[in-house]
Amino acid sequence: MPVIEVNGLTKTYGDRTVVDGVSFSVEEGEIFGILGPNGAGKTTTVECVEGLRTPDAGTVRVAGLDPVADHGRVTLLLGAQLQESELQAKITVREALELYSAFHPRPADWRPLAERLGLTERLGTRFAKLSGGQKQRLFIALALVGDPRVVVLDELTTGLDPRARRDTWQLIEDVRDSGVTVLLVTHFMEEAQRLCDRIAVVDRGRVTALDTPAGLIGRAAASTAVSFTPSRPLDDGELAALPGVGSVARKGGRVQLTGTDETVDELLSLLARRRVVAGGLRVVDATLDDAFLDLTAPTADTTDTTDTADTADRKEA
Ligand SMILES: Nc1ncnc2c1ncn2[C@@H]1O[C@H](COP(=O)(O)OP(=O)(O)OP(=O)(O)O)[C@@H](O)[C@H]1O
Repeated sequence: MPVIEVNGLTKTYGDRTVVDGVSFSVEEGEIFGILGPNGAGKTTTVECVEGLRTPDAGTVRVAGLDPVADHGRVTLLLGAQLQESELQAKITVREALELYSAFHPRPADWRPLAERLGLTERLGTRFAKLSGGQKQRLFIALALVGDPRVVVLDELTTGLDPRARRDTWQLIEDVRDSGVTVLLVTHFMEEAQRLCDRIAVVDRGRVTALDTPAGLIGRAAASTAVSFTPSRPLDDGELAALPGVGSVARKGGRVQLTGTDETVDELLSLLARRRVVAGGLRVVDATLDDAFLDLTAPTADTTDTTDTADTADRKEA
């Protein structure tokens, strides 16, 4: 049975539908990513999974429970790191970890967690005195301190320096290896590619693709780009007729062509048959960035809207 099941989830603010029939399910032990441009509805979706927002239509289940109706039970098995969190300015790191541990019947030992997140030196520091990255790491620790079955991380590495980001990725992999299911909202392609078993690409409130990172890259309109300077004239028509070819262009005497792995194979045999030497041959694989751009609309909705009364249904974290 999937740990998280979202079916036809719809959420409207005023007359704007920001989540529009989103469906996905997350299997036990998976790192499942939600990737999409600003304003795509990612946070709203995960807040419905956390029971912080009430869906207008559709169903959400976490371990078979309704996150709104069974909020108390869901909070015991789901740890959440929210995108914009605050704590009392004067609370110390140690006090926050102890306080959050006390909310749970069987908390994890927070000391090794604090150690892994590089917070041991900061246990006596007040929240207001922490740097952005330290606050972020504290929130990750607080999401994990209840020893949850599922953890929801919303932009967990935003604001972290490259080393802290890599350490955090390792931590998330360790968390998954210990059996915890991870639902991850991210903007970072590298993060999604490195961590996620599967990714739902969300654009304008809808899931536009759901696949493994490799599967998404394979869907990019042209998964490979090739460029070279031919030693003798080559007919563009012949290049355009290669199987799987996406585009053919010329720039400063160089041929630039996009296509699939098969296009590259066939191009190489064509060049051999025509006895053409491909000077400065470069073959570049598509990345998750290319797939992302193919799978999302060119102009993402970044419009800021005034908060509606709906904010009232966002419970205190
Ligand atoms: N309480 C609210 N009242 C009105 N509109 C809202 C409210 N919360 C979010 N929105 C709007 O809903 C849309 C989706 O927001 P959401 O935060 O879910 O997107 P997102 O994909 O997480 O974006 P980002 O990547 O920028 O965090 C945005 O246009 C946002 O302005």
